[in-house]
Amino acid sequence: MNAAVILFPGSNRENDVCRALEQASGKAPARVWHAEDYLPLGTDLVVLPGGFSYGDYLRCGAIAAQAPIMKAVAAHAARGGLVLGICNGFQILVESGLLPGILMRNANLRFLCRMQHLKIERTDTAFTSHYRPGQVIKVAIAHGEGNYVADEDTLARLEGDGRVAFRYCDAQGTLGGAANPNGSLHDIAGIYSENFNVLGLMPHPENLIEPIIGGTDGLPLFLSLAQFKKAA
Ligand SMILES: NC(=O)CC[C@H](N)C(=O)O
Repeated sequence: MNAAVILFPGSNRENDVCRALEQASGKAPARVWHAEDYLPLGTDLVVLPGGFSYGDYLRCGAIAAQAPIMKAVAAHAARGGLVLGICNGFQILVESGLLPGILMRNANLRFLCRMQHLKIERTDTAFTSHYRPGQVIKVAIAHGEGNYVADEDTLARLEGDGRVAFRYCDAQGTLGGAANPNGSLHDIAGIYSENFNVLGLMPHPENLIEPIIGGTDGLPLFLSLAQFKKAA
């Protein structure tokens, strides 16, 4: 798998995600500066990493969405290429219109940095084939604007099409209440595009790939991507 990780001024999880990708696939990703306007030839997967692109000015991800490389990322997505946006990367995906909805300030207006349980909604996608259906995993969250909001029609479409990828839950898999850290509608922690080739999520699976740093529940996501074979 050929992955390309996009670097914006203020990205800060690029090394983490490069390491996770290399551990899962045996191949180091290319690193592509945001001012470029093309992706390396043969790119299978584009990753928008977490961080504070452009200092989170205007709204998180709003300025990065206008970067020259995002036209190439949109073209890659339109061709059916895989795109993964983690945290700030998810914010960039919604700001650039590659995913619907918006990420608002957390309901308690605080930056949240802690472990969080998630429920895997489906395992028949390029991103989740190495999980079990309904599996509850524990990963890290670290964000100030992770409160997913969309209008009723959009939410109904996401739910109807099975495009909710992950929901916040507690250790038992129960949704709602205190298990939802940021106020996201429908407990949404991540969503897919219409063709399931673009995934945006607020939590950080790239930080849970080794037991010594708290667990390995993030690794199956990168193994799924590394072993994904596109249907001809
Ligand atoms: N870890 C991140 O990517 C943080 C995203 C963004 N800067 C926020 O605070 O919401």
